[in-house]
Amino acid sequence: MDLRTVLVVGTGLIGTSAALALRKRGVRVLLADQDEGAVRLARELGAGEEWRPGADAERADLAVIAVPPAHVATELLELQRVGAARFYTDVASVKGEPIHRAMQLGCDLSSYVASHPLAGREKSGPGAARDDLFLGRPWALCPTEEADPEAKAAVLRLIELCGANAVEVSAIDHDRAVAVVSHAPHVAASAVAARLADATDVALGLAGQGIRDVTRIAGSDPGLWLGILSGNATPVAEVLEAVANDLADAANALRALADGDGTATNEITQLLKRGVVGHDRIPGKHGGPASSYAVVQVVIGDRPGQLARLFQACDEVGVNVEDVRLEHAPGLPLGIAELSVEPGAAAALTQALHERGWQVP
Ligand SMILES: NC(=O)C1=CN([C@@H]2O[C@H](COP(=O)(O)OP(=O)(O)OC[C@H]3O[C@@H](n4cnc5c(N)ncnc54)[C@H](O)[C@@H]3O)[C@@H](O)[C@H]2O)C=CC1
Ligand SMILES: O=C(O)C(=O)Cc1ccc(O)cc1
Repeated sequence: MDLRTVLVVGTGLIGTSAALALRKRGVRVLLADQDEGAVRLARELGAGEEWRPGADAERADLAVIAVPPAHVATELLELQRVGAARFYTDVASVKGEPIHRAMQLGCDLSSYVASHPLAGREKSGPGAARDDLFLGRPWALCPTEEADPEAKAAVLRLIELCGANAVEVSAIDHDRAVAVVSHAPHVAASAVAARLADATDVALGLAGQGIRDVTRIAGSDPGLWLGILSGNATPVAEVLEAVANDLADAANALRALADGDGTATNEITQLLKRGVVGHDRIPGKHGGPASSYAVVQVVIGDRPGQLARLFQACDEVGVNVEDVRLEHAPGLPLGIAELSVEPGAAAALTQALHERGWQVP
């Protein structure tokens, strides 16, 4: 199905990212938001033109509703009332509640297929948008029985144009799944980050990459997340209860260890090992099987252009860098770049970088 014109309602992080990706593929994009400033910024970023309901005679092929979960159904109703598009989708992080609300409000369910890109950032608003945000990421779609196959085809085309991988799933399965892989982890990250609110300056000065990794998503907009968690409350509570049990068991075992009960190490080891198993099950890039890369560490000076030079060197040697992580040495004008590469390429890369004068510890 061809998408010539797409209307994006809600030009924040997700709406503007989708709009930028569509513009790159030559799709005409119309932009709307209750916040005029958000539309203006999205337009200035090249995400499309402002939607002028009534004045735009042309009906969009698809409307993408990218507003907080609690507002999806009312927006859908209003857009359908004015006949804004042939087909409709939303991108909210929960699916059961918006679909249920749309039914209650009497929305037309034949032209609507709910969806959810599993990609985002801890920043909100159009200024944080990226045209490559969805590249290689899963994008769930949850057609109801009433959905017109053409509506589903339109949403599949949107997902394809954004470079994401479509995953069809029922709304109930989706909500249970994202409780495990997104919503409960978000609350856990917030709980860990909350420990830092009154941590000493000494503790914060010793913060390394681990705490940054574990808490990155805790920097997200609390208002948006309250809406997401409220919309998926029971599944998220179930996962959090299981996590809380593991944490309580670990704390009890450590207390016992401190009191001289050496057998308590078993309990802790079991949790750490279960953690390794769970971590290794996370699929690799593009939804492929989990893959273990070798990590090559390179010392880089904190000067402009260093990373570009390093990537250039990798390119010359013909080694594909699968991932990169930067570790800054506190108080020093240098850092460590950790390059993840195929295990077979690590030794040759290390030697080639040495020969080119890089410090590879
Ligand atoms: N933040 C993330 O990483 C992800 C968010 N989502 C979902 O995408 C949706 C949008 O989230 P973000 O783009 O992150 O939020 P955002 O805060 O960056 O943007 C939301 C935009 O919606 C506008 N808005 C709110 N109510 C509106 C209404 N009734 N009509 C028109 N515009 C309205 C706001 O003015 C704002 O510009 C949410 O449903 C969220 O659950 C999905 C995947 C990832
Ligand atoms: O920041 C990240 O890495 C995320 O994974 C963000 C995210 C937030 C909400 C979603 O519904 C999906 C993805």
